[in-house]
Amino acid sequence: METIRLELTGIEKRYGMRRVLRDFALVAEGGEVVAITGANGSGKSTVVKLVAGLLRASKGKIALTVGTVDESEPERRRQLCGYVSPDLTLYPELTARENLRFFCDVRGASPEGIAATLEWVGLGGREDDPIGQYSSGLRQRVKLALAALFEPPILLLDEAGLALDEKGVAVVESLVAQQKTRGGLTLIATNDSREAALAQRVIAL
Ligand SMILES: Nc1ncnc2c1ncn2[C@@H]1O[C@H](COP(=O)(O)OP(=O)(O)OP(=O)(O)O)[C@@H](O)[C@H]1O
Repeated sequence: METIRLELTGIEKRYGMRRVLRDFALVAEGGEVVAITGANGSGKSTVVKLVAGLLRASKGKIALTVGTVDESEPERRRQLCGYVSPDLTLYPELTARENLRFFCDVRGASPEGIAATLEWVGLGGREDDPIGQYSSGLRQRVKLALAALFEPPILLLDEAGLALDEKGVAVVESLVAQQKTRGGLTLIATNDSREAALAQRVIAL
């Protein structure tokens, strides 16, 4: 993968009168795994959504370079981030396979790896059930499959271990390991010490 550099400087985020982040800064490069920890409501998900281009900062700058290309525009960052989050909504009336196919279409990504990826996250045999009928842990695995399928330059894991059993947690661990090996960047927002332990660096909010 091309070299990746993400830099957040002087970030402030306000929701109305509530200021969540103040002068937040972060520099991270491809191959790195960085965890963002902090109490409930401290702003972990907010940082992830800012990086993903899903929210705009009230102040400050987010710069992303991939190779020699400036990819700082929020629309570009949205394309370049794989996002696993409780706030990511899948289509309950579609099957796992159909959800993945849909998101591949939206991204212009190849649907080629869908079957293998669903197998890899442990959804073999359930891929053609509507995900509205899934348990929460199975639904979480669909989100992991989606992130794995895109092989994104930046992998954003917000509470990625949510509802997962031991095997599911192992999937998260291999997802992070693969991302690292590919030279991609990983940001983990979590309060789970096991997930934070996957990172080389922890930023406490
Ligand atoms: N859309 C929104 N409108 C208003 N306030 C918001 C919005 N999104 C988040 N907040 C507030 O911003 C603060 C930080 O929220 P955020 O979800 O980033 O925290 P977090 O650290 O991820 O929390 P948790 O550990 O509970 O997931 C909270 O006080 C939350 O209520």
